[in-house]
Amino acid sequence: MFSRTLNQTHQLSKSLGTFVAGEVKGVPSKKSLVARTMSSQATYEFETLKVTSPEEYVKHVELNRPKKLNAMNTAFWNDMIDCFRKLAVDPECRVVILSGAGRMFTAGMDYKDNEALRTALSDKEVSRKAVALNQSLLHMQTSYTVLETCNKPVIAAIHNACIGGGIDMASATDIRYCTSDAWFQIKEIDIGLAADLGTLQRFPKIIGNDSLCRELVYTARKFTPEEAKHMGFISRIFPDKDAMMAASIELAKTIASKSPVAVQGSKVNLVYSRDHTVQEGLDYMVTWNSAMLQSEDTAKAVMGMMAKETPIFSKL
Ligand SMILES: CCC/C=C/C=C/C(=O)SCCNC(=O)CCNC(=O)[C@H](O)C(C)(C)COP(=O)(O)OP(=O)(O)OC[C@H]1O[C@@H](n2cnc3c(N)ncnc32)[C@H](O)[C@@H]1OP(=O)(O)O
Repeated sequence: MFSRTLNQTHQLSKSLGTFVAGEVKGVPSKKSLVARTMSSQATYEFETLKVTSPEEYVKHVELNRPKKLNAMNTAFWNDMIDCFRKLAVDPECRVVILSGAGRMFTAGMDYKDNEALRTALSDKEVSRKAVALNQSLLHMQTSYTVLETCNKPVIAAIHNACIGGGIDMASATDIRYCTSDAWFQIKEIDIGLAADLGTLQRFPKIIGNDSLCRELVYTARKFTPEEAKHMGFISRIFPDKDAMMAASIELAKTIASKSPVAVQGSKVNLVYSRDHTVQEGLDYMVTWNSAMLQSEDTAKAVMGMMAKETPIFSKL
């Protein structure tokens, strides 16, 4: 497979031209890149989220209601959908870091400010309540599913509390880091409901331990960073938030330096394969790469490797 790729690369390199100073001819000119950058600059202004760009191609989305411990309120559900749908199509974004401002990552669903739920449950006939609740819950689920349908990898950087909706949300991200003072709680049982925003669907597949998952869901007991790491929910623990954010940015920079075609294709196929049989996943992969193996990124990556130079990939 590798030698076939090299042969194809050789053919491609002929048509693409010679490898010049770490770049390949055929890359859009500086002028056209500037034009594209100007036209693709998205605005990210939200009531409950703060969006910054700590590095090229890296976006940092901060849950930004620190006084309310980033509890998820009416505006939050809309903001998440708007924000991640923009990030999904923004060529300036290749990877996202998701963290919380202030004392804690998140205290979960806002008990006081959730307009759609309040209206849905207000005085009306029972089937009308059910329809309204159905719509609200679907909307809330979408607020986390956008983390998955956005093809750019999302790194959750979790400090202190990650409660209820926080677990739903983190379970829809790609990579999770946390601080040593983090604590986790699938809290919904304690407020008389079955978790309904993705924890029961995604969390068990992440940790791969059905017995432990049920224990945590049925008891709502808090679990520690060490336990979270041992079960595979968290990949790294840091002594404090600064160290975690620095490592998250380094990780994001590394991912952003890779071919966006390859990274985003990998995410799409990992998510697809999680939800399908091995054969269905393999079939989908073949279809995907029948298009994507023709990418200039494949030629650039292989040529860069052979020339011991770092390839620079065009915006996607
Ligand atoms: C049904 C629809 C689907 C959605 C499902 C989602 C479910 C869930 O998320 S279940 C989990 C819900 N969250 C909780 O039960 C946590 C509640 N909060 C706490 O237990 C404590 O606040 C906490 C242990 C996190 C921190 O305690 P601490 O003493 O350090 O701070 P507080 O003084 O309690 O809080 C500071 C201010 O934040 C406000 N706040 C905290 N959590 C919430 C919340 N969930 N909703 C709304 N507001 C919250 C708290 O009221 C304080 O504000 P203020 O009084 O204005 O100072």
